[in-house]
Amino acid sequence: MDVYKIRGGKRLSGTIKVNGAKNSAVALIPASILASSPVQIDGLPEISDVWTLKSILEEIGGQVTFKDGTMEIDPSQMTDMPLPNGNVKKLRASYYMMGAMLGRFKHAVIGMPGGCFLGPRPIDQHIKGFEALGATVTNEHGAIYLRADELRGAKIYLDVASVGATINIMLAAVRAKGQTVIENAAKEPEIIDVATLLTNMGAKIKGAGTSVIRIDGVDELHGTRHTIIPDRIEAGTFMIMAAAIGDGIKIDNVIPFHLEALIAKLREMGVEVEEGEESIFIPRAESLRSVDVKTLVYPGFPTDLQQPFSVLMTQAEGASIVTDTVYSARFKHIDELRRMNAEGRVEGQMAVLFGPTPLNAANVKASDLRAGAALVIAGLLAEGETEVRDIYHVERGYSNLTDKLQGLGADIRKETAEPVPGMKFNSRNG
Ligand SMILES: CC(=O)N[C@H]1[C@@H](OP(=O)(O)OP(=O)(O)OC[C@H]2O[C@@H](n3ccc(=O)[nH]c3=O)[C@H](O)[C@@H]2O)O[C@H](CO)[C@@H](O)[C@@H]1O
Ligand SMILES: C=C(OP(=O)(O)O)C(=O)O
Repeated sequence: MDVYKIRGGKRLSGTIKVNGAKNSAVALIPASILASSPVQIDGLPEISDVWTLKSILEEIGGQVTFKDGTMEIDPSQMTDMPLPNGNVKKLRASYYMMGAMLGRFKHAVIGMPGGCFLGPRPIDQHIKGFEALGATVTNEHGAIYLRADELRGAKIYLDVASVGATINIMLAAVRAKGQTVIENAAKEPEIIDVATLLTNMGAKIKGAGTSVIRIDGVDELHGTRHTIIPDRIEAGTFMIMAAAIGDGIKIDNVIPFHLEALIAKLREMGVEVEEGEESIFIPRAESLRSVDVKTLVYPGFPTDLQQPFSVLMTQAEGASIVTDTVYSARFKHIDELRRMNAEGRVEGQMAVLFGPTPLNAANVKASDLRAGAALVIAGLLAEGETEVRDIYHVERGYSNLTDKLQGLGADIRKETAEPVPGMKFNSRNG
């Protein structure tokens, strides 16, 4: 079982480059199923979620190569092979196989998705959308069966502005007869990225990035070449790290506009943020003021940055409150931070943190992807050697993390550790 060993307490400086966005990648790859000829996607991150999706496409007959961030997918021989178990359980975004396969084959069997456990993560809005398009959807022994004689455009109001449901409905609706209107659609940049790929494949989509998306179905979609957007969550993680322990860090391959909420909060804390066209520079921050943060759907403060940001709160003067309105149980990292001397407590969907508190090295465990990222930042701050376990969560979303951080002068390495007696490792299905 791999772990990160981090010797913290050392200021970091230099330039760090952000990869393509995980949450785009995991939708763009399934979207290729809808094409009749090869699709090439450039700039993909080499993360485990991407490798898993490559295997899933191969399971259904796709010819896929992935090298140096470029994936070439020939979907012409794909079939509607059922996927009730196996790889689909390893990541959340396998739910996009539902929309994409329904769009192409009018039939799909997909096991319930995995991904980080952050509280209940139902997919009722995805199913409501598929049903509105004319599909019959049943849950049999933990696998979702979808079938339609024909998909017909429909008006679909989402009860929650769900990223996954918005993209999934879009994937099916591009091949439906007539017009689909998604109301209360999510507005995340990754949705625009997927709509751009689909449009270049021949789809007719208007309004992606706003709360009303209109899709006119077409009979066929063709291959294309697409470059993915930068990962705003990876960029945000590095910005938080720069504010916590940086001595001048430049983050390259960023769209600053995608990070407005984080930039505003960092400035409120007293951190200088210098925005370039495609980069952000954060000089050394001397003292931090406490702030309160509430996570919201885009363009609000992203829930995926809440956990890394809470580490910064331990370094700010006074009490900071972070409220996660998106997930009911995204605070498992707080207990681990407390092992490292952080002062704070969780009250329902809210955590209160007090600072500034020097963090101590400890053996800690990543309960999920961003909890792992938070613990890496905490490890970089703490004096002594921190060991972060269950890092397979982190590798779902961050590529070459140790190399990138070493490039800034961090003392971090990946090692294979012996299991600690009495310490239970999670299954890889998280
Ligand atoms: C692969 C991917 O892109 N993952 C991101 C995506 O997850 P994901 O697409 O799963 O997140 P959603 O936007 O769907 O979920 C947001 C909220 O809506 C609820 N909900 C969602 C769907 C549904 O049918 N019913 C329902 O009640 C969820 O439980 C959650 O409380 O957006 C989240 C919110 O920005 C991010 O944390 C994840 O990193
Ligand atoms: C929650 C996340 O991912 P997923 O939806 O893939 O579990 C995340 O990226 O922080």
